[in-house]
Parts: sequence; structure tokens; C-alpha cells
Amino acid sequence: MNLEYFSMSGPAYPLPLIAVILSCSIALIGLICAVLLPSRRKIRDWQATHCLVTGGSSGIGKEVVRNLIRRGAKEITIVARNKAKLSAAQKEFTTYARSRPNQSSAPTVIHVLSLDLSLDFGVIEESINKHVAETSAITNLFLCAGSALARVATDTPPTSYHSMMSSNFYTCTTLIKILLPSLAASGTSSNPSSILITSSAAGQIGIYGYTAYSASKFALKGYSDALRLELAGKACNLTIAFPPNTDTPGFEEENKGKPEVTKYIEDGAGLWTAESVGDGMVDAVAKGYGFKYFGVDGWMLHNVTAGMGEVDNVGDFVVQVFFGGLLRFIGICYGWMFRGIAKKAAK
Ligand SMILES: CCCCCCCCCCCCCCC[C@@H](O)[C@@H](N)CO
Repeated sequence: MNLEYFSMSGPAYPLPLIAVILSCSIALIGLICAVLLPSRRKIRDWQATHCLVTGGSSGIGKEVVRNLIRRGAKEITIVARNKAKLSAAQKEFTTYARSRPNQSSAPTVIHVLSLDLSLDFGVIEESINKHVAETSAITNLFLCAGSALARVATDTPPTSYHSMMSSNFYTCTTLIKILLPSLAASGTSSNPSSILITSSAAGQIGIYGYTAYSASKFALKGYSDALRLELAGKACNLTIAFPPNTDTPGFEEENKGKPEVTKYIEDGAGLWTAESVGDGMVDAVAKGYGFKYFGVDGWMLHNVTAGMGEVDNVGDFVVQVFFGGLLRFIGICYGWMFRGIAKKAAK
């Protein structure tokens, strides 16, 4: 080999050297990713699924159900408390399923289950088991139920911490405890079962006015990081989603009494439609992604808060390993800005 070719003396010579170094680095990163990143299993046959969706009668959950119908899910069970809302949703979804274009399979069968997920574990377990016995085993779990309270700590009643944990966190842990054994057993490598947990962008960053809400959504992140390890080697995918503000009836409700500082900070990430969030979440589940974030802010937040969590694609691996410092710097600047806003409001 003519070493002069690589000498740094001429202006054109470094180029081949840079190209070699770049190709070797890309090959090395590719190799590391291929060996270390968990392999993603796609859901290929929705016609073999029975999806259980919590909060499926309105907001993001409703859009999740509509998306599953369009994908041709065989059965969907919607769990919610309000019987009237449930039966209206069942009617609406059944009509939607029958009118789905390009039907190559039977329309989705819609079941409803009226259940208060804050009840005792035993009561919920009995009701779910009875429903499964009357229908079929649940293969895909979509945990979309939840609520938000936006109050500063001094205005947050102690009971609200319990109610936030109850509606956002325990609803998930209870259903996963009941259904995990059958979910793990029903998945195969060509058609894995799946669990979707809905956290929030406020489950990645503590936001002014969300002491109780952020805490309950952060809890889901810790829980899912631990659960992901338990699922290693099982044909059951776990996806956790971190939506920003979403235009739903629940959002309208939470805005009543929300501190102005909270509104100002969260408005920065925009207001997403329930349809785009619901579709995005089901798409991530279908593709077997471990994490679902929304927009550029979501992308930055996900990568800057990755910590010791798993990486599920090459892009995130490269960003977290090589640009982590830069993102952290941007994060610190955002932090200064949020602090400045809160200080100004305090005055
Ligand atoms: C490294 C860069 C970091 C970028 C930070 C961007 C911050 C964006 C803050 C987004 C807040 C969204 C909060 C969502 C709250 C909803 O879950 C809640 N309102 C429920 O409806």
C-alpha cells in the first residue's frame, strides 16, 4: 500500500482517510447495535388478536380502538367505568367495524366491560377472568386510562396523590399482574403479544404544577424499565408512550384551575390531536418499539432522559452515545428557562 496516499501533506489526501475512519466507525456501531440492541418483533397478524383497551370510550383510548379496528383486530374489549358511555362506544365502534373499507376478514367484535379499576385487586381479577372465560384470552393490552390534576404542591390535597397514583399507575400494575401470565403465553415470535403503557412527557420531566401527576407518570417509567427485563426472552413486547398535551375531553377538564405557568411551559410542546397520538401509539406497538415519543421536543426529552434504560433503535443509540452531552446542555438551558418563568410568576 502506498502510504504517501494517506499523508496529510496535500489538501485532497485526508478525504480517503476520513472516509475509511467513518466507514469503520459506522460498521462498528452497526455491529454493536446488531449484537446489543434487543430484536424488535412486529405484530403481523392482527386477526389473531383480542385487544383489551382501558379508557377506550374517549380521548386517546378511543382513537387507539379505531386504529385497531382498521388493522383488523379480531376482538376488542373496552374497559371503562361509565356504562352509558360504554354502550354508546360499543354501538359506534361496531358500526365503524362493519363499515371498514377493504374488509378481507370478519369485522372486529367489540366487547365492553364496565369496571372500576380502583376497586380491590380481587374484584378486578374476578371480573377480568370471568370476561376472558366468556370471550377469549387477551393477547394485547392497551393501557390508556388515566387522569390529570394540575395544581402546585400547596394546593394539592393529600388524597389527590392517592387518586393520581390510583388512576395512572395502579390501574396499569393491576391489569398487568392479572394478565401477564396469559399474555406471555399467548405470544409467538412471529406474532408477539404486547403491552402498551401510557405515561406522559410529564413522566420524563418534572413540570411546574404537576407534582402529583408527574410523580404518577414517572412511576410508570421506573415500573416499565424493570418490567422490560422480566419480559426478556418472552414473546411479549412492552411499549411505553410519552404523549404531550393532547386535545381530549379530559384535557379540557384538567385545564380548569391549571396554573398559568404550567400552561405556558407545556404549551411549548404543542397540542396534539387524539388521533395522531392514538395512531402513533398503535403504530409503535405494531412495530415492536419499546418507546414512543412525539415531535422534536419528545425526541430530545426521550434521549436526554434515557438514563440506564434500554435503547431500541440505532438512531437513538448514536444520539445518546455521541450527542448526549450536547442534549444535556440544551436540557440545562430549558431548565433555566422554566425556572425563570416560575420565578417571574412568583413575583
Ligand atoms: C433536551 C431538551 C429538552 C426539551 C424539553 C421540552 C419540554 C417540553 C415540555 C412538554 C410538556 C408536556 C406535558 C404533557 C402533560 C400532559 O400529559 C398532561 N397535560 C395530560 O393531559
